[in-house]
Amino acid sequence: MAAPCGGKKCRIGPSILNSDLSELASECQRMMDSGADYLHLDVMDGQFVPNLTFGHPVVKCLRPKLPGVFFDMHMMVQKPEQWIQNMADAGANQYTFHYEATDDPTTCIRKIREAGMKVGVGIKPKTAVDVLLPLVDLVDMVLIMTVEPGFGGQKFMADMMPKISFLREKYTDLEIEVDGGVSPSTIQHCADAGATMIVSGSAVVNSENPKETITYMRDIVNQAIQKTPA
Ligand SMILES: O=C(CO)[C@H](O)[C@H](O)COP(=O)(O)O
Repeated sequence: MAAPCGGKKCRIGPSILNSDLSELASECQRMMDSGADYLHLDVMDGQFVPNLTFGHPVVKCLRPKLPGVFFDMHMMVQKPEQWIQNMADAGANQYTFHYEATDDPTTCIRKIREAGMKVGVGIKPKTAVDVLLPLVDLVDMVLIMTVEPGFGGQKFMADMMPKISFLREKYTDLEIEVDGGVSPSTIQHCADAGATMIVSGSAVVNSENPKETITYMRDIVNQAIQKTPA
């Protein structure tokens, strides 16, 4: 049984990484029309991860096409401090940086707040969850990666679930996001561990019925939340 989640509700944030990036705005809209709660936008710099996507100029173009949509920027970039103000100006709502990418996570958190965005901090699979403990009270969300960051469509690492359970036991109200290989066949692991924010890329984007896929995963997580003691 999952640990208590502070009465939270599950939110599903599709990752558009594996969608048709030449049609980015319409792919984002398709996800929202399919019932997504927010969008998880993957920014890659070719240094922190061996892949490139897009930066704040693209976010700035997306913003007016998707008014009111919550943009969770997954910043897979080295020195995440350098893009905070640009992303805020472009209309990002949350700036999720990687613990491994900065020498000074606390200052990074402060700068994100000062720029008016919510704060997320993530860890890669090989990083111990304990590093997050001094930061949890300073952030809005923690991200547990269940693949090595860089590419969509990878295999879900179920052995990351103890990191989520560990945090959930300690922090009832914490938003815990899970990202990488999350699909209808792996969602139960995330739900049982206590994740509340679910990133799913290829499983949703490539689904014949994305609305059904999103609803199915959200229901599984909400059922796990409801089963927990108040
Ligand atoms: O951060 C990511 C990769 O680094 C992506 O968000 C993630 O992998 C989503 O894609 P999929 O659900 O296909 O694994």
